[in-house]
Amino acid sequence: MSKVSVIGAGSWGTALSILLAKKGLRVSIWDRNDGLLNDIKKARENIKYLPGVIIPQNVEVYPDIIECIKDTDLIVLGVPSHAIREICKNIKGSLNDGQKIVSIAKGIENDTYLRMSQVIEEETGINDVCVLSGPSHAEEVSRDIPTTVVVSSRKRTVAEYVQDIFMTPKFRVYTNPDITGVELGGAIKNIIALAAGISDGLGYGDNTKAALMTRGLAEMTRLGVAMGADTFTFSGLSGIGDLIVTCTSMHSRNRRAGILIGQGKSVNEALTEVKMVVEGVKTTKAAYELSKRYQVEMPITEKLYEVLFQDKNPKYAVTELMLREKTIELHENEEVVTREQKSWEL
Ligand SMILES: NC(=O)c1ccc[n+]([C@@H]2O[C@H](COP(=O)([O-])OP(=O)(O)OC[C@H]3O[C@@H](n4cnc5c(N)ncnc54)[C@H](O)[C@@H]3O)[C@@H](O)[C@H]2O)c1
Ligand SMILES: O=P(O)(O)OC[C@H](O)CO
Repeated sequence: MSKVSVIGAGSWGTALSILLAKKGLRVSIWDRNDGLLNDIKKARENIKYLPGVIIPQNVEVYPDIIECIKDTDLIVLGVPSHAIREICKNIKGSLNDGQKIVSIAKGIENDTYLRMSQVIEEETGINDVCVLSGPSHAEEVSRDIPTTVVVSSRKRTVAEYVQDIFMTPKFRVYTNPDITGVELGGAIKNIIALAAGISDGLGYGDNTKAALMTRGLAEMTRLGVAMGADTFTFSGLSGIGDLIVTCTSMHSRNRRAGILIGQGKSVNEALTEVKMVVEGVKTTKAAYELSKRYQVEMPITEKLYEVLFQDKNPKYAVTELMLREKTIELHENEEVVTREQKSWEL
């Protein structure tokens, strides 16, 4: 039976520890916050991040990260993306031969623009890192609510190994070889979820949100394809699937932060109020800069960047989006444009 270590006892790390422990796996968990570990050990509950959910006895807490990963088959990295590099630096000298790593963080490293699997590979030298992504709020997974996700790795055997480890009757895991697309979808949907939350906070309706989600998917796909991803991945769980859940769920930290900003709070006030990690803020900066580098049109991302980092009034941002130069719907796809031009009645 595999032994799994989980690095980061936030909402998602804890929810997946519970899932694995309920399957009968031995799970070791570490966090930099000793208070969280004490709560898990003594109360069998993560009171800060996942209150009300019992944590099985076979989740063992480790205040020492090296002891936590020792003799485990799989390491799940559950810290926010800005902390992944630092964690890898700490553990790289203590990895066992054959130990696998799965990243569950959804972000792009600011400054380097690397995806999380690339950061992990760069730091540890492991070349078959796996990622797990898809529409999966910790609050629901930890309560056995049916959920589907996707795992990806350069190596099919590793993706299938991780698929087997996580699969349960309530947690269905698909594989997808397009690691670039899976990671970019998971990261960029947070930008659109922030925008969807802002729209809700401004009092706009379902029409506006549907527009943001649809045009947001176009932006995500455009940048992803320019960076080497497969278009079809964005129609899957880690693309549109995660976009839907994050833009519509009250569990979403990104959407909740957006609602507060739309209601007039500053970005810092919104982040303080949400308390948990809101990955979309840093990802907006990275994606905005990437859109310039790859010369990809990302108007929603650009307006959100101006709201978050240049103090633009969110209402003006929406007006500016609505007043952009008129165009045809699928203008980015040359094949579709040619077909459309032929199909108009003259
Ligand atoms: N919460 C979810 O439902 C969910 C689902 C899928 C993916 N994710 C992704 O998982 C990652 C973690 O999110 P979360 O919701 O569990 O976050 P969280 O805010 O609930 O918890 C973050 C955890 O990371 C730790 N941490 C923060 N900064 C750190 C640092 N610099 N070094 C070491 N540890 C640090 C904190 O102590 C805390 O335990 C994010 O990338 C998020 O997008 C979350
Ligand atoms: O709560 P959010 O907005 O960080 O989203 C969490 C997950 O990515 C949803 O799949």
